[in-house]
Amino acid sequence: MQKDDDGFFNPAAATAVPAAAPVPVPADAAEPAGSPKPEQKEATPDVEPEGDLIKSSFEVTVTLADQQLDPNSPLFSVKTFEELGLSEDLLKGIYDMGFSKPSKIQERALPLLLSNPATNMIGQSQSGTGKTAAFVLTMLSRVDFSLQKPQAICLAPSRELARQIMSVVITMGKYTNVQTEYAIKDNLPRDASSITAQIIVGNPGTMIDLMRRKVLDTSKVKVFVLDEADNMLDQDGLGDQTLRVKNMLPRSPANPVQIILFSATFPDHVRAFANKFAPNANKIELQKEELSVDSIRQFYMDCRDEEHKYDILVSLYSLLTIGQSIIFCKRRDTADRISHRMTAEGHKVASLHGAKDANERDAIIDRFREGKEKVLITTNVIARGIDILQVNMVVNYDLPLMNDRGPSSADDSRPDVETYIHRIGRTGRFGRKGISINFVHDKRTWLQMEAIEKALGRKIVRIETNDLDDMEEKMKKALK
Ligand SMILES: Nc1ncnc2c1ncn2[C@@H]1O[C@H](COP(=O)(O)OP(=O)(O)OP(=O)(O)O)[C@@H](O)[C@H]1O
Repeated sequence: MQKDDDGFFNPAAATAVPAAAPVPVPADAAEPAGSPKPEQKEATPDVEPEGDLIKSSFEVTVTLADQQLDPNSPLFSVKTFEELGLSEDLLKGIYDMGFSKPSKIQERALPLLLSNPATNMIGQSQSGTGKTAAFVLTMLSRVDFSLQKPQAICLAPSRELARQIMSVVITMGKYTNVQTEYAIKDNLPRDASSITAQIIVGNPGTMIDLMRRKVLDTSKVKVFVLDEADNMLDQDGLGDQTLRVKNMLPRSPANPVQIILFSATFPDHVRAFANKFAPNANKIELQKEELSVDSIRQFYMDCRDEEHKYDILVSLYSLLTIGQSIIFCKRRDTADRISHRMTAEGHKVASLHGAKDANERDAIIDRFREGKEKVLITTNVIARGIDILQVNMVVNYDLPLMNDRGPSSADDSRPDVETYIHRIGRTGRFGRKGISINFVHDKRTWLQMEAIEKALGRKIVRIETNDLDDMEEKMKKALK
């Protein structure tokens, strides 16, 4: 069974947010034993205050695989895309996307990703800060366009995210001759005999299938990217499949495949596996208190019971449609039920989850992306990675819990802090403002929310449920 769907099956402990720098990175068996690695901190603005982007800053810790090098050397940070030595075709693609200068993660990661010999990377940066462009540019710049063979493979946990990444590959590479292919369910190449495309993006189950059937020849693969890497390496779920994909890649000690792991979250215990999976990697890590972006204002509403949650959601409708919003539920049937009920009451909403068939899923997310739907009711299936700039509100109708992750966490009702970070990160993209609202309806859910608040070290502010004007005022102020 392909598990890359609603549940993220991540075995992280609820309170396990990544270790705060500057605690030394845990030593790992796959790395040479010895002295701790040099670490340097720095804090510079990530996003220039231009247009509707607001200024934000966060700290990262850079740890270079080569311990002799100084991570603060100007060699390892660029202020312009030109300095990276990219081809004209790629620069044109970048500027066409409206990127005038690299974001903080791009500034720090790209020189390391593009240097030769290719070095592995474990990169962490908050939601919406531009990780995709960093790994897509790496894939595009390492591919030999004259060779009609798969050379870069990128895995993501959901179909929707794989499609989004592909659209970045195609847009950024539009002045090159890059050829691409999907490895997502029900989207297999029509001529399924052999893939000649250079960049393949997809989900692990389908990727394994293509490799096993030798439709995808891996002999020339030189870059292997995991987006949402902590999720992809989860030992209980996708980790198994991801490892199988890795084991089918070439293993030439002289010419190792560059392994690139990116996520906004790397819980401690996943970090250990990540270090083995991508040995001797350059690392970019976030501070614990910097896991969620400042520009997302977090609220909660105290509902009386489950039914009251529904009433409150309906009363929020006009606010939900100011921009676009995503409502996260625990279960697929809750998402469907709310959506049917609201539709029957004359509201326009759509629902998306992993039980819908591939074509329907594609159509729903495309309509939402185009702004044809303003309210999307969904599950964890799109908690990660989805980038829709107009989304200015996220509602946690049900808080994410560890037991949503799958059978192995069935009895674990602690909050799933990582999934919470990813869910609220669907708003507040690239410095924009956003709001998240958590519905709590009893002591248990209130305590779960309080645990999230503690883990993130950010205040979650109460909004009265019986004062719609106050609610509207607070929300509009937060979005200003
Ligand atoms: N240098 C840049 N200049 C302007 N916009 C950028 C730049 N880099 C990325 N963006 C935009 O920022 C948005 C967020 O980028 P992206 O989706 O890569 O975030 P992310 O870090 O992968 O987030 P997540 O952790 O949620 O997956 C995108 O709309 C992207 O086009």
